Amino acid sequence: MITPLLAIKALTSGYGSAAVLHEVSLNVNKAEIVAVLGKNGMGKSTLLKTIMGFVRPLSGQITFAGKEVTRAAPNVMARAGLAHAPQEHTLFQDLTVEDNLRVGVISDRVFRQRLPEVEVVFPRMIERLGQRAGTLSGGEQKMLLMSRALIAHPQIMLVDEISEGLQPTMVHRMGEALTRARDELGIAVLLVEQHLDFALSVSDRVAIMKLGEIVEEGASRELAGGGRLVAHLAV
Ligand SMILES: Nc1ncnc2c1ncn2[C@@H]1O[C@H](COP(=O)(O)OP(=O)(O)OP(=O)(O)O)[C@@H](O)[C@H]1O
Repeated sequence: MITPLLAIKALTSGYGSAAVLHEVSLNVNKAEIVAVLGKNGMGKSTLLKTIMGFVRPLSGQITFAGKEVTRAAPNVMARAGLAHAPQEHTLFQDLTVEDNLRVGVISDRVFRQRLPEVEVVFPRMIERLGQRAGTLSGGEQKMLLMSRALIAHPQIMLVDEISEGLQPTMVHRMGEALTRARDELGIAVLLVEQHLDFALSVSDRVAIMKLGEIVEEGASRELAGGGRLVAHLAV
């Protein structure tokens, strides 16, 4: 049996004593893209924030690369090889693309070493190094958020609703970028999404989250086209 890169077991988490996630179990393997689909407020962002250490779990276990990391702080998780591309806009709008990327690395040498990895996934970002982040389009800003996660040289990226608010051509490009990260750099991706078609087209496996629980999980290829997923996500 393959040991998963990220293993989440019976994770219960929330804010204060109020649980938002209830006994969530989910694995992500090396170089695999897993999508968690759910409507607004179902707990998707809370899942990523709990894995990354921003929200403390109430119970359950998180293992990464064979080590238990359940209550590790975000900086420890980042050093271990996890990178988070959050839904919130956390770019420095007045800084250039290059300076936003430099925030993610410890030295000029490491920046130069890792820039080619960003280029593999987002060649457009390299053309825009001198541009102020605030003047990029919405889609380009999301590319920069993901590039900042990539320059940390992660083993896994936790990606929060990257397709939100983007035009179909940009959504398609994001999908291509994620699969390049997987296929050419060997990076695993755990993405949370509301966009069913995008999630199915880009992921190897998909899980449906409803009110903080995983209610369905399977290979994206097998679940695509079935009406069950649509029913789960219906308003
Ligand atoms: N900092 C917080 N304090 C208290 N409750 C919170 C906090 N952040 C989120 N919640 C609550 O947790 C629940 C799940 O929110 P979460 O952001 O994880 O959902 P989501 O599935 O990512 O939805 P969305 O796509 O709308 O962000 C919601 O009821 C939300 O109000």
